[in-house]
Amino acid sequence: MIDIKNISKTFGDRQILTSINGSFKPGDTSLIIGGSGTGKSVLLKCMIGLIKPDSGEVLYDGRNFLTSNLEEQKAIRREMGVLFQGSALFDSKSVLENVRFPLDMLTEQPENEKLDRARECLRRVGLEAAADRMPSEISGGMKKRVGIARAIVLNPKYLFCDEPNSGLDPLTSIKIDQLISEITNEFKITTVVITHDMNSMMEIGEKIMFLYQGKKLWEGNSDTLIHSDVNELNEFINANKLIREMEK
Ligand SMILES: Nc1ncnc2c1ncn2[C@@H]1O[C@H](COP(=O)(O)OP(=O)(O)OP(=O)(O)O)[C@@H](O)[C@H]1O
Repeated sequence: MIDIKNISKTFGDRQILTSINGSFKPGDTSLIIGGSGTGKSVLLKCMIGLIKPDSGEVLYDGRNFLTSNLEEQKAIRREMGVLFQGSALFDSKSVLENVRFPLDMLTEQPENEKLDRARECLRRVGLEAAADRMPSEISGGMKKRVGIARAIVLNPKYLFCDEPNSGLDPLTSIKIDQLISEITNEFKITTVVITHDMNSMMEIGEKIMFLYQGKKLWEGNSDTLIHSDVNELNEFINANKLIREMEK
């Protein structure tokens, strides 16, 4: 369970986030949606400790991440998996080496255990056969799968995905969403996904938070999304529907 309380952030004199509250449950894939520049990535970075908010709290199963000492913060970080935009794979490492990288960095496990675990995660994302290929030799969708395998290799309690569908065709996007949702459910991970993708909102939106100009204007799920009385949300959805129609 992750709770965020009154998260605010300014850059210079620009207020980017204003008093954001919310909670994210294990086994749920929670989405943060909103237009470009509205503060989604900044909020995610505040949650994982890449940006320090000006005020507010981030609680990981009750543990206050921002006021924890370095050791405690490290322990919480060790329980996070992150899928960055663009997958962020190491080009000079094979698929298998990319997946086992966090094990090399953060554990003292014996070689054979690391290899077994990395292979197990690759199998879970359906890519065992691609273990020895280089990132330049695989498709965008496969790269995302490798990124997901790497994000779960340390058995995270919390998984963060920043635009997991960016650059993918609609069919591959749906498959990646389904994979994230299945893994979240299977391992009871608390997953937070930033997305613009209308399909994702409708398919895996168990819980959706809508940000507008740095404020949380609405919270709900895919069933209530299209019946809200929040004008800004309706405009956002209509604009997305239009884009989807144009892409067909
Ligand atoms: N390190 C930073 N220094 C100054 N301004 C920043 C910094 N990071 C983000 N911003 C600003 O904060 C605002 C929100 O950015 P953010 O990346 O969170 O938007 P977003 O909702 O994720 O947008 P997108 O969907 O386009 O990725 C933007 O105006 C951005 O320029």
